Amino acid sequence: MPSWTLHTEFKFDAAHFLEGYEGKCGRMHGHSYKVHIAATSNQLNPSKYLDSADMVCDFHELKWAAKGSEKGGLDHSVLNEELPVNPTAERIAEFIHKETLQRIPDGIKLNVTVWETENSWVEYTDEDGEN
Ligand SMILES: Nc1nc2c(c(=O)[nH]1)N=C([C@H](O)[C@H](O)COP(=O)(O)OP(=O)(O)OP(=O)(O)O)CN2
Ligand SMILES: [Zn+2]
Repeated sequence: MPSWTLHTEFKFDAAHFLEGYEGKCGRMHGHSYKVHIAATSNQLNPSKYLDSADMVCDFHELKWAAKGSEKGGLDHSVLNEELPVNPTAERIAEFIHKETLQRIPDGIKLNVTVWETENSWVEYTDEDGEN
């Protein structure tokens, strides 16, 4: 069976604090987050701007979180106000995964990596998470 995997990276700047964290991360502070998304599919699809079935999905659909919060993204947001859970890197990756699945065609498997700092990152996937 054929398989295509798209890879894209983007950044966004955001503030957060970890609710209940007994240490400096419990205070409001900011990060320049880097995100890598891998999107794998066994078929190609049309998209908003391309009628023919020649893309896994549009790269732009994977990069929604890089937009400002006024446009539905996470850039220059306070993550505690955007996520329904404590905004750890783990939860941010899970949130981006879930939100991205809602923006792309069915049958695409996502792997989301979020760097909170240059040296600390998390990878998230969900075996049952294809839409
Ligand atoms: N598993 C997790 N651990 C921590 C998270 C997290 O999301 N998941 N988050 C934090 C804080 O948000 C903190 O800002 C992370 O920064 P840190 O790795 O401490 O980076 P620093 O640059 O501040 O590193 P120092 O070594 O402290 O200088 C904490 N843990
Ligand atoms: Zn932090």
